[in-house]
Amino acid sequence: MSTKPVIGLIGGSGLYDIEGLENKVWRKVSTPWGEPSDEVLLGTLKGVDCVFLPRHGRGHYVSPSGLNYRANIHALKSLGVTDILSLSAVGSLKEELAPGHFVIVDQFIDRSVARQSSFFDTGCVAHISMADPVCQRMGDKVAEAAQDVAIPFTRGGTYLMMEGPQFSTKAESHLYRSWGCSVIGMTNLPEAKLAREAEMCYATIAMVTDYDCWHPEHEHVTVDAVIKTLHANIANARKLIEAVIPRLGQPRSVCQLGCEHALDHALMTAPSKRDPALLEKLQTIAGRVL
Ligand SMILES: CSC[C@H]1O[C@H](OP(=O)(O)O)[C@H](O)[C@@H]1O
Ligand SMILES: Nc1ncnc2[nH]cnc12
Repeated sequence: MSTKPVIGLIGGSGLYDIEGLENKVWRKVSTPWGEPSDEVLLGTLKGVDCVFLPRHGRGHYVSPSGLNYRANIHALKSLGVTDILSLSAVGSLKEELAPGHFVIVDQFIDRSVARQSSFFDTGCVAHISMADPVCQRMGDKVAEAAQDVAIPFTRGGTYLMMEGPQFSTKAESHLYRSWGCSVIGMTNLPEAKLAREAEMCYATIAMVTDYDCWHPEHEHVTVDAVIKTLHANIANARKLIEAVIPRLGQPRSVCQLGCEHALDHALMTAPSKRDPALLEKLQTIAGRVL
């Protein structure tokens, strides 16, 4: 059976609107997990239904640790989103990933300490696989599109997920380099986990803005430095979005990588031990298997 995908776009630092969307309308969405970062922007791009959410809200007022990741992902799921594309500013942990370079991330390491990154809890316990945390099918489409619009990119790389909001110390930055990480940011892993629990495909486009603080020949990262590179990155992100949406929006069968069946063997709690109040909250996310 083939379905028509609905594309969710989560815009990070510097990306608060999608100008090219047609029939745009901002809509408030409520969720059982609280309020999302902002209203969502509904519209179509080249005939493909899209839902855009500015991760930090318009005006960038929600901090990485203060983000309600569950509400954000629930809001997209409740609007029928099947594929989420995240666009994020990141620091580079490798010489060859210079500011302006895009990385189609394929792994994460979690150094965050204070994120609510599961819909499940006592009363309905579930364990999903995060071995392959992003959707490679989406990654393929992003890579094709990036090639088409001539954006310098690398396929694959590990995103070090830090807590923040302060940037890293030099010792931390060198440690993450010694672990082989490619880029560093403060937001994407909770989204990848929650999207997987919600059985949605998810991919990250990490847009390098700086060399963090490890590089002897570059200034240590500051917001000022990030913003300087951000403008060029956002212009490229807009080109990439226009090129990738028609590819992602093609009718397709269920994702062969299993993203859309992640809950098939995940639930542990016996039906008689499940908490009715939690089950109610989980209907939109996990109703398929409850
Ligand atoms: C403005 S620099 C730090 C900030 O930028 C990144 O945000 P996002 O992932 O939403 O683009 C990073 O994760 C930090 O939140
Ligand atoms: N160096 C860095 N560390 C964490 N998040 C970032 N976002 C952009 N640059 C960053």
